[in-house]
Amino acid sequence: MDHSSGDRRLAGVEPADGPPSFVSHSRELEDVSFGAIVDTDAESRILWSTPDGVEIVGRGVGARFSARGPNRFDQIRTRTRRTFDALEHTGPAVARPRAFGGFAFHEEHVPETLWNGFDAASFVIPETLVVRSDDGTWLTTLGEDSARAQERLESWSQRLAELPSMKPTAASPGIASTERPTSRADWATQVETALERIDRGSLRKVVLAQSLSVDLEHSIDVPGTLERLRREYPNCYRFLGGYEGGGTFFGAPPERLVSKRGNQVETEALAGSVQRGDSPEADRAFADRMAESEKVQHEHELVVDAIRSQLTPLTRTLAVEEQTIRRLANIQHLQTPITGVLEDDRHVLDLVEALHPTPAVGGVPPGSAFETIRDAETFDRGWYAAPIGWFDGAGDGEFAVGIRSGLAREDTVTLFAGNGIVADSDPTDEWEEVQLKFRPILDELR
Ligand SMILES: C=C(O[C@H]1C=CC=C(C(=O)O)[C@@H]1O)C(=O)O
Repeated sequence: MDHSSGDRRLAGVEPADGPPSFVSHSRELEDVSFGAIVDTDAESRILWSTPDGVEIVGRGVGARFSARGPNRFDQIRTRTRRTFDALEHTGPAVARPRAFGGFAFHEEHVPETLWNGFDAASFVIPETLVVRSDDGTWLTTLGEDSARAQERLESWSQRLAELPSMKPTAASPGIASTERPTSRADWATQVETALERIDRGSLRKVVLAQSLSVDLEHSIDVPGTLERLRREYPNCYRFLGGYEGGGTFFGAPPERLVSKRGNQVETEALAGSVQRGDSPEADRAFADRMAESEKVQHEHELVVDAIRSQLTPLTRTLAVEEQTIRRLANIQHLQTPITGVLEDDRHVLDLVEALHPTPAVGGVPPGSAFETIRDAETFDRGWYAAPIGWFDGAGDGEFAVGIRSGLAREDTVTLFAGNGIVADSDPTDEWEEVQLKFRPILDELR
């Protein structure tokens, strides 16, 4: 069976003798409202923002790539490489064209019902891109030739100059009702199933997840929701990806899967959770209890070990740094930063493929964890807990883990959250932790 869904480019048909050639032009801008640029679901749109302050928005499709099946990483790598090789960029490196997108959690994912439009791998090189970083704010447009790229640059410059530089903050959509496909009783059964497998020795850890379907009173403004999330969760990633009138997947994940710049690699283990306290002392007491818990340390160490063993063959040096507490507005996590220097020239997708899924969202051993997830969970993970990010023509890029996320489709948002189950996990405690992880987005919908 041919699993590849192929490449698509709105602007033209790929010539028989190779990928179409592209030209991109860039121009520095005064500040613009990023929310206003992606304020439409009538066209493909992306938003990507990092904890260190880089913000990127994109509109339209210069080129699109999608793939399914076990070779999905390789297919995306090979096809985008051909397109990037045929792309001539006139402008500074900060404004270079990049491919944005992500992967489904499971390689055999089929984009249907809720996840219609979200393939097992799907990336877009946007036709129009705006990047804001320490190097200024830059507009980049793509065209089949220089004249077309320049024409787009002029028309977008004019459009952006006419937009208000601050978009008024959107009101919350309000919650009409919520529906849980996983009841407390279902959850207890799922956790017990995992615990039996752990007891028998076939499984050491599995992350089990739930979805929560939220019917809204009014239409959601996803960029506006992300803007409000930025205020509460400034040190998280923020992303949005939506395809022409379909659903929009968005979130504010605290977890970096991997970033690669030249031969430098940065990743982290983020696993183990506890609530925030209502005073600094209470906060510290919760964090201490988490850090001193053998169960949580075991859950966390399994993630560190898996990352170490996946990256060791690819790196010349790999440093596992000191464990810290990652404090977010409503939850605290154990975090271990991990940095490395690559042995050979690699594409960031090589690293994404090696790491996904870490046991922070999958489990140990991976085969048995996948089987448990399939047996136990009652919803389609789709792109939840999977790699989401960007890469450029040199193979540099950055990916977050698509957690603390939701899928907006018409007047419903489906939220996703999970928790690591190890020996000694208690179904009630695990349920409470999952509810904490729904909160960031849920609170912004109220
Ligand atoms: C799987 C999720 O969180 C992961 C990241 C941090 C802490 C986790 C935990 O304590 O289980 C999870 O591994 C989620 O937010 O849906």
